[in-house]
Amino acid sequence: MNDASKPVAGNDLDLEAMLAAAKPAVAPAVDGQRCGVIAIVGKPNVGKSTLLNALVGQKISITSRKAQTTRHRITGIRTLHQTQYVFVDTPGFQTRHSTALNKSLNKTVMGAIGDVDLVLFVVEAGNFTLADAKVLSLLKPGIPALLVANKLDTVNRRAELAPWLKSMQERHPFNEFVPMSAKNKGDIERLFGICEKYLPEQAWFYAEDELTDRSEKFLASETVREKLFRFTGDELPYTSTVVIDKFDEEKSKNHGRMVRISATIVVERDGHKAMVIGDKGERLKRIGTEARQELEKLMDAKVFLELWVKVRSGWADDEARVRSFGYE
Ligand SMILES: Nc1nc2c(ncn2[C@@H]2O[C@H](COP(=O)(O)OP(=O)(O)OP(=O)(O)O)[C@@H](O)[C@H]2O)c(=O)[nH]1
Repeated sequence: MNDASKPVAGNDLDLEAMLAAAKPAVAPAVDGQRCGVIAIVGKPNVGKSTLLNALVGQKISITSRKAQTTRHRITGIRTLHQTQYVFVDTPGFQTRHSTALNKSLNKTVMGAIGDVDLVLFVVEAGNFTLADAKVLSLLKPGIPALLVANKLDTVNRRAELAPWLKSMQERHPFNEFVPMSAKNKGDIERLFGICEKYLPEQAWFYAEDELTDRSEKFLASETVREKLFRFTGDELPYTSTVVIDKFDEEKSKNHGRMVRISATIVVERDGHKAMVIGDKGERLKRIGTEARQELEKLMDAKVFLELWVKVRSGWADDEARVRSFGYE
């Protein structure tokens, strides 16, 4: 059980010593570029999107308290010194409902884990549930995996983490344990250092200043979706989605770059439509205003955003519709 190839963990494990041991790796040779793909996996709500955004240094993936906000495989890129880190974010592995939407989401998780250099398996520090176990069972043998024990800031009694880490070591041959908080800058820097040594020496895949391979159109739909969930709280089911109908760029004398976006919020029931629109259209207006302001910053352009709400009952159960909304 406790052979030498396994990470150091046990009852005598001192968390602070372990944190110190996980210091950034020695930088690679000056002439040697490194580049590799890192998958971030875990059940819904453990903090994958928060982690990705912190690693990339800019908001790429949307976050909210609602489980399964992330629906797409999102690539975030960060180039530091000689190393380029290409991150893929995956939707939380959904096991409770088995709709066409969930099947598509689960397929994305599988695709993301298959062909990567390193897996960050994210859990909440001190927790391990059946849902975590299901995601863990998807990890392919032979691909290095780090246990990211996130939300460390919420753990009051850190000493109790040692036996938990030991039990995690028995569940999977993790290469390293990284207890951390995705909201802590120092922890993020430390994580870069840890990841670096698992990436092969090879030429970068992307330009040094690229942050994502996602289009602005995609970022527009994600931004609207984030505001939608933020302003409807827990009332709106996660099956609601946003489709961009029009994305036109124009040059304007007064504003420089100008983008006209028309988007439809697709919900499943009339009651949800009323919820999104709100009293006298107030809520929809707020969603639109906040999304527009954020997109203007993100795209460095004047943005005109038009929002519609449509009811398409049962869309999440209909495979053809799921595909037509852009989920593979
Ligand atoms: N206290 C604390 N909260 C965190 C930390 N990381 C993430 N969170 C919070 O946890 C919640 C879920 O975070 P997300 O990043 O959306 O989680 P996710 O795993 O991407 O969720 P899905 O998209 O549903 O798969 C948010 O409210 C975050 O602010 C952390 O290190 N500490």
